[in-house]
Amino acid sequence: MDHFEYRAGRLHAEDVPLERIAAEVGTPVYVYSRATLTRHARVFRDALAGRIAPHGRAPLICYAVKANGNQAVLRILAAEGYGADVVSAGEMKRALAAGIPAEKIVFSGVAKTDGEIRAALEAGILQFNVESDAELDAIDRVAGAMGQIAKVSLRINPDIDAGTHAKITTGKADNKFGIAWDRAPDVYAHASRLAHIEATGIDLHIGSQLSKLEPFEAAFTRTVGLVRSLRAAGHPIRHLDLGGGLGIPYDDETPPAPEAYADMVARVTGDLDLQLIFEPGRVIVGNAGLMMSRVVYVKDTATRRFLILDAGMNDLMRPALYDAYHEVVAVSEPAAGAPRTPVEIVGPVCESTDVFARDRLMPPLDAGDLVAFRSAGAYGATMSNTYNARELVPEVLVDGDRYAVIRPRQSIEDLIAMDRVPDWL
Ligand SMILES: Cc1ncc(COP(=O)(O)O)c(C=O)c1O
Ligand SMILES: N[C@@H](CCCC[NH3+])C(=O)O
Repeated sequence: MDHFEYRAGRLHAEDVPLERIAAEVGTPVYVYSRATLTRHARVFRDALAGRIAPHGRAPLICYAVKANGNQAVLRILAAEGYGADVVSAGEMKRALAAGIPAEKIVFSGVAKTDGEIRAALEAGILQFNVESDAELDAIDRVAGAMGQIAKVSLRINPDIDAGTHAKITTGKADNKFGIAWDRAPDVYAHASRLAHIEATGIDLHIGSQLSKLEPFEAAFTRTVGLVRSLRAAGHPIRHLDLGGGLGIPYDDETPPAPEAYADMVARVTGDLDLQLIFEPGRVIVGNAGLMMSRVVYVKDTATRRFLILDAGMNDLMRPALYDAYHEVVAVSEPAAGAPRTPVEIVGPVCESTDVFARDRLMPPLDAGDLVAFRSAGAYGATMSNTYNARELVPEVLVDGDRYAVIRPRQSIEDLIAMDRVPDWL
């Protein structure tokens, strides 16, 4: 459920008609609903707390900042008690700036540099999720030079097919992520001998936009077995980080509800006395946002009709990158029974992959009409860029009948000013 609905024939974000935002802020623009975001954050948190806390320690939810790292979004989640999963010093700075305490931050990613490790140790984060032997040694070395002990979890790769798009799966043996399953005991033993490392847990993340529970269950079951055997070998495992990945309905998929996910987690982790950590991104913020765009031209060719928008693949990359589906709706509600005809919805970017949808059945739309891409709150604005010297798309947060621009459109003049022409040119 979200808070984007038609009222009197006009699509609203909460109580604000989208046309108003288009007129005042311009298009393309991302629009988020505070009520939807808060609702999703609470549903996920309460589903876990209700099922897991009674059996063990309260879970920690570290929101994956990469899904949407706007300060306003992070502040809302910080107020709901969320921590952060970060994959760069930049994301860590974003999380800290939004008031997420360092002791609720986990640092994932395969290429943490010495500088990033140092910054995270200075900040005092909860743990590094370590993805390789070389990284473990680097963290030991940097922590040693700083006279500190670094807390780490080993990210293991359970070699489970997440059943999601090949480009967003992470838990198969041939993905770059994590430490190979059968090497985990040796690497853990190695970690426990390093002077500046305190190995406190195990971590995994098998992929994104999972629409079934089974791959999670298979991976978690394997990992719980590993936790038991590591404990039997004398390693005090205190954290189990189960990653993110729970999907949302974009098209006709029906991903499990957070309650069903939490039931499964409670069943699989059973009586293990440890703190569970979760790293959800999309399920928290995906349906809390849409991207609005205006039709610039309608172009008919011999074989098809193109709806050419003012938004391009640089503003919303998912369709071009993964053939991802986003529902596209007219901002003015089409008349009941309006004919729907197949169109190709494209952007202005000079790339043949700048296509949002092919053969999409759409109601009649003309130049100047507004359309909205639903479920664009996750991996939308964060993946946007300025290719073709396009202004960076702005973001707006709606709260009841008010709204605020939470990231202004970045002007081309600003971008030009960032370039430096050497004086020898
Ligand atoms: C390590 C890690 N944690 C969490 C996430 C968040 O995933 P999702 O947005 O699918 O919940 C990702 C992205 O897939 C990730 O790479
Ligand atoms: N960015 C992706 C998924 C990858 C998530 C990060 N590991 C998406 O839009 O669906």
